[in-house]
Amino acid sequence: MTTTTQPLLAEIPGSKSITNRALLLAAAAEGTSLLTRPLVSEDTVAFRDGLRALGVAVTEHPEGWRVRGLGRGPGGRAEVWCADAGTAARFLPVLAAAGSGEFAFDGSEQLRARPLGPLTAALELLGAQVLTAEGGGLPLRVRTRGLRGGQLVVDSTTSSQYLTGLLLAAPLMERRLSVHAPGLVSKPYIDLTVALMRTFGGQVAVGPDGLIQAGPGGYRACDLRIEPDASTASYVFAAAAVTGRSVTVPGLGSAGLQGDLRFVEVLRTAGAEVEIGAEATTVTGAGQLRGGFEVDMGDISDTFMTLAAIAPLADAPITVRGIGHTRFKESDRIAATAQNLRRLGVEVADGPDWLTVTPGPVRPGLVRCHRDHRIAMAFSVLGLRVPGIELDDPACVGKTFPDFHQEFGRLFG
Ligand SMILES: O=C(O)C1=C[C@@H](OP(=O)(O)O)[C@@H](O)[C@H](O)C1
Ligand SMILES: C=C(OP(=O)(O)O)C(=O)O
Repeated sequence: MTTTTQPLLAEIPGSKSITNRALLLAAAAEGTSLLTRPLVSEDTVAFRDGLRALGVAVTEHPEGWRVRGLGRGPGGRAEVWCADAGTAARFLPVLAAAGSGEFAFDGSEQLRARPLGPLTAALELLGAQVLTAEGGGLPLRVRTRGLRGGQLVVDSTTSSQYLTGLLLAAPLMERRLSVHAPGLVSKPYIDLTVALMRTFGGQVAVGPDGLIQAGPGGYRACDLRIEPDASTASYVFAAAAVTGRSVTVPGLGSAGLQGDLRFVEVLRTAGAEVEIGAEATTVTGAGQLRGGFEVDMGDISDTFMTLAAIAPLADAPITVRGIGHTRFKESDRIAATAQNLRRLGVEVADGPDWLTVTPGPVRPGLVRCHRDHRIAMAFSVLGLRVPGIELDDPACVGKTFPDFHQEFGRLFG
């Protein structure tokens, strides 16, 4: 099935994780920053508008978003709507707490159900007053006169985002922050946080024992070009793997900052040909997807559904491990993936933090998205090979890739 034609060039929008970190860093910095090629999607618009509510001027221009930094935390009173964005709920309250005033945060039902406890406990230890809903999540109210810094232990078994939120705001605290994060999941996102803090002039050091020390000293404004989103790119790379086509994503390569590009290594294990250049990555599908392996995707868990959804097309079972924390995302992703595959006639076994997919015939059917953009995009890849797969909520892709269906149709339609 492998073709010798030119690779398809995929247009992948900017990274959500870089856009939202850069927005916050620029907001905290002294001076004006220009963010070029930001992701414009529900998650980043919620984050940008959250910053505006906190008093930060973010203006839109043809060349990107310009952010006038406060040079400190926000002040006064504000109400912030986080929509479905985990990053907004976990990063913005810390920025606010590093300022002075009273700030309220809320989000969708889906976001209200996601955990926040380790973050709010940390904010209280740092000197803020925090009021949460019963159960410890959103809605949340923060009353503050700044954060002290000092030593913290942050349970990071359900998400790395609490640690990122605390680190991003550390240069605004009175003293240096030293954090241990036992059980840390999604570690490449912490590497990303540290790299971007340094880009904006923030002081941060990572010890061999995992202790991270950051701040004080603030941030400096910076112009930054946002890379394409590596998690989003997983769908077009997987599509190449199962259609025998060749797909290149320009702007995404070994020079980049995102851990999720490692998904192409998993596709290589599954038999695809992979070329990672400094500034572009190409995946070319072989005739048959190869199974018969187990892979720990704990570090790159946003992409496990991309693999699980195409696994029925492999020649032997595929097991994904290390993904227990994905039960606390937009959906319980292990359950949602397993249920959908079973509805399509596929044999799946699953446990607390793993899932095994056994290849076999896939029948047409309706995929329940659970308002989870990644369920919608992952099963769209399977739909390239199995006619009659439909999504109950195609629009939920707007969280990170509003034009997903158009771009997927242009490339593979
Ligand atoms: O920090 C970030 O930008 C993210 C961290 C990861 O979350 P967890 O740390 O909750 O796994 C990832 O799944 C999410 O899409 C983005
Ligand atoms: C988990 C995700 O998002 P967040 O936690 O940022 O809401 C995601 O985009 O897959």
